[in-house]
Order: sequence, then structure tokens, then C-alpha cells
Amino acid sequence: MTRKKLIAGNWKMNETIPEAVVLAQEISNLADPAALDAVDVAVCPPFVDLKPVKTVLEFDRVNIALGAQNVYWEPAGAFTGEISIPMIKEIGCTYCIVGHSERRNLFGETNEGVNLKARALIEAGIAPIVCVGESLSVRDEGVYLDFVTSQVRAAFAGMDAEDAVRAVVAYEPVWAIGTGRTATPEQAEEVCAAIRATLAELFGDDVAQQVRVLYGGSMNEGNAALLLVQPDIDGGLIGGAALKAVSFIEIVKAAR
Ligand SMILES: O=C(CO)COP(=O)(O)O
Repeated sequence: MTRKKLIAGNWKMNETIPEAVVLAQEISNLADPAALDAVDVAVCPPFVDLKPVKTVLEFDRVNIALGAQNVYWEPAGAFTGEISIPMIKEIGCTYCIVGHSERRNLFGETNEGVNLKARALIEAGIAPIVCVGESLSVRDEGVYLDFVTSQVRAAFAGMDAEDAVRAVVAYEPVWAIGTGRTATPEQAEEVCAAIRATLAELFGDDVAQQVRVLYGGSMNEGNAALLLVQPDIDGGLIGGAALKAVSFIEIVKAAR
């Protein structure tokens, strides 16, 4: 089964609205329509940039999807500071990152919250990009496969096969995020394969073969090709390199 690769840019807390518009325009100008047919591409800017970026992508009629970086699971109400799924859906988001390690580690996001968000997104027709990944100490202890697969089990708890098939998983080892220290293709493949095996155990092989498992962590135009050629790596979640249009588009080319 060949899964269409997905390259998603996580802009994190970068780019004011004018800066985001320029970056979206640069990405749109550099993107080759044939590459965008062959590879799914998404950008995930901060909430305030979503609408302006969507406007650029629509104006250019470019086949690049929009994603949010986080969301709350309740549809509306007294949740000061939160953003709802109907809000991001109305803007046109088709993806939403959930459970990024920065949210887990800096903002106290739990496996239970990640599960609630992922399920609510699927219910609304938005694909959650569920992030999982171990810290350096967990890796050094040698228990990283158990750690990551238990994050996957928690994120997919209560889903059926029909739900699960609509999710994306991103393996992002914390020690590789923003450090310039990329996982080797073998290290990344080992964990991505274990994630797929867990999905197969939970939902059957047919589902596991359809769910895209991305790698993220210091992916750039220099190392992307070797990572993306691994059998269980179906794309990338790109941080720093997604803020440079040329680098991001080079990664898209490498995914073809
Ligand atoms: O966290 C990441 C994407 O979500 C990866 O960030 P970097 O590509 O900057 O390491």
C-alpha cells in the first residue's frame, strides 16, 4: 500500500500577520503544482495567522492545506483563552496538531487531553496530527518504544477503526526538536514501525497501512530524503526549516 506523503510545516509561535502573509506567498510562489499533486502539503501557523494565510493560499489557488497547532475539545463556552474546533474549521483548517511535546512539557497537556482533542477533531472532520515522542532520558533508559507506543494507545483510546484511519501520527523525539540533532533514518524508522505495529494491534492491519506516520525533529533539506525513503515514514512535521520557504519547498521536493 502506498501512502501519499504529507509534509506539514509547524510554524510554532513565529510570524506576525504581515510576516505570515509574506512567508505564505513565498511558499506559494516556489511550490511546483506537480509536486503538490504528488505530496500533501500543509502549513500550521499560529491562530491569528490562520485567516490571512488561508486568504493567500486561496488567492493563489495553491493546493496547500491549512492546519492549526492546537485546539480545545469543547465546542464553545467559558474557556478563556481557548480556541474551538468550529472556529478553526470555519477558517478552513483540515489538519490540527495535537499533543506536541512543547504543549505537553511547557503547558501541561496530558495523554487524556490529547485523546479528547483528537476524537473531537475527527468527529468534526479535521485530521489530528497526533504528536508522540520520548525525551533523551527515556531513550537512554532504553524504554522509548514502550513510552511512545503507550502515548499512541492513549491518544487513540475509545476510537474505532473508522476514526483511527482519519488520524495522522507524528513521531517527534524531544531530543531532536530544535536541537539540530536529527534521529538517524534507522532510529526514526524503528519507532515509526513500532507505531504502525501498535495501530495494527489496535485497529487491524488495514487501518495501520492507511494511517500516515510522520517524522519530526530537525528535519531539513539536507536530511529529509534519507528519512522519507524509510518504509514507515510517510512524511515530515517540520519546525525551523518550515520558516524558510526555500527549505520547506526543498523538503516537499524530497518527498516526491
Ligand atoms: O517540533 C517540530 C515540529 O513540530 C520540529 O521542530 P524542528 O524542525 O525545529 O526541530
